[in-house]
Amino acid sequence: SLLQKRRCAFQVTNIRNHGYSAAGNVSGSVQLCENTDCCMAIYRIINGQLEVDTLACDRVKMLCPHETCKAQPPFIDNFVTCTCSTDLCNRNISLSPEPEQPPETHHHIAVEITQAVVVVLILFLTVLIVIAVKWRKLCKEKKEYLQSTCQDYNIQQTCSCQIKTSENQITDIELQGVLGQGHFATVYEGKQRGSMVAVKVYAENGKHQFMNEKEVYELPLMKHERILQFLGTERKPDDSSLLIVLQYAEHGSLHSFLCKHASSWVLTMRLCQSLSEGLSYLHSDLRSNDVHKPPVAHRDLSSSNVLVRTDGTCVLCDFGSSTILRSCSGHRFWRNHSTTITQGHLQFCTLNYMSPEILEGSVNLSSSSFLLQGDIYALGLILWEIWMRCSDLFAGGAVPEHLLPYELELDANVTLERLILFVSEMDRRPSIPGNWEMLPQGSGLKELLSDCWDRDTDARLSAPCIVDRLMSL
Ligand SMILES: Nc1ncnc2c1ncn2[C@@H]1O[C@H](COP(=O)(O)OP(=O)(O)OP(=O)(O)O)[C@@H](O)[C@H]1O
Repeated sequence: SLLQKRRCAFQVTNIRNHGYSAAGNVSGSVQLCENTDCCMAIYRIINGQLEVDTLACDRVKMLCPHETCKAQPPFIDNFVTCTCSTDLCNRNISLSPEPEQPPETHHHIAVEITQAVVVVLILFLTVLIVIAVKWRKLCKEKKEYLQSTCQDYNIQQTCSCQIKTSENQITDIELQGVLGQGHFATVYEGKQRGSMVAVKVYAENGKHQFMNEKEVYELPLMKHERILQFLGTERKPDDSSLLIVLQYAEHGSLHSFLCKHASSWVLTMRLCQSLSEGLSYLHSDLRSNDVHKPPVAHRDLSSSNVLVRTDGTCVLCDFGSSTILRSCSGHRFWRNHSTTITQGHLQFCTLNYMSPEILEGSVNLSSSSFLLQGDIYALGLILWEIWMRCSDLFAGGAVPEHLLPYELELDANVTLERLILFVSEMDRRPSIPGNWEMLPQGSGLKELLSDCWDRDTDARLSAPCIVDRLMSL
């Protein structure tokens, strides 16, 4: 049984470790272990040399994995310990020089990977910074370019933020009778908090017209006593159709007013003057502080698209076909779905008011002024319509019933072909009553009309000029 017991070297130098002698019988420098197969050794490193502190049977461990005594750092207070499982194995101790470390190659790979990641990160950040700098530069250049060459672009942006459409709750508006019916909308009379309003409800096919009209009404500085007042836009809750809420014009359209009323010279001139002022304002290019109202061409001016208020003045309405003339680098330009002149466009505008160049399709598309000149032609025809209902211009005779331009010559339902033949090819215009020659203002009226509807677009008057001429009349 003695042979079966583990033999360990025994040496105790430290008085505190004398308890190890109880771990088995000691005979000289050998101990036969009682309860363990493990020997243990405690060495001290003194001046780089290993010196025995304690050699004995292990008191704690029953089994130990290593056959020989191998000690590994970290060493605590220069004490080195080991356990081993063969006879007298604790006599020699070997030190592992380094703590267990990952193999060299692994370490290198790890370092290389870290370096690569750092390099990639630096590259990535550099690219990001370069892109950010370039982007900033590009944005700055673009902004400067737009500011220098296309002022309207900027203004449009700021203006659109400044303008806030007044919110109308359709539930607040009580819709009443129909005021008028156009190609794209039905206009209803409405009551909102006790006041009369007009509500223009767009048909399915009128979305473009709605957008266009809203854009024009929402332009800066569009509030003017000669332009129908815009009160807001809404969607009908039941069928979500688009609608615009407008000031109510008590006398309805100029067309229906002229059908019902013949007027004195003074009242007639009030209609003419206010109408021309409205167009002059619409055509104006205005800048006030940092807001800009570009010129707007109405493009569907007719006596049905002019309304009459109780004070006998006119306001312009129906901007569904209008074009906003923006300026860029000194050149006027327009972008509008309805700017192109097509048969479709002619179909929806009142044919009678179409200028010869528009009827022929011979407009100069490189210039935007033809759109304004087209309005002047139509204004001339409306002035003729108004004067044809002036009792003072027919003194001593009967005032003719209201007539649309060319109605007498070409019937009420004038066709495009007959109009082109009459207006364009024959260069004829509505006839001016012979008796006007005798009137003091007669020649002025005649001259004004022919300067509005001249075949040569450049010979036509501008709207402010018409206002001045009317004043002198
Ligand atoms: N604010 C208003 N107050 C009174 N009547 C109005 C008002 N707005 C429009 N109307 C009446 O409704 C008619 C049609 O209006 P408007 O011209 O705006 O509609 P539209 O569908 O755009 O017509 P168009 O076929 O000319 O494009 C006018 O001719 C006028 O008789």
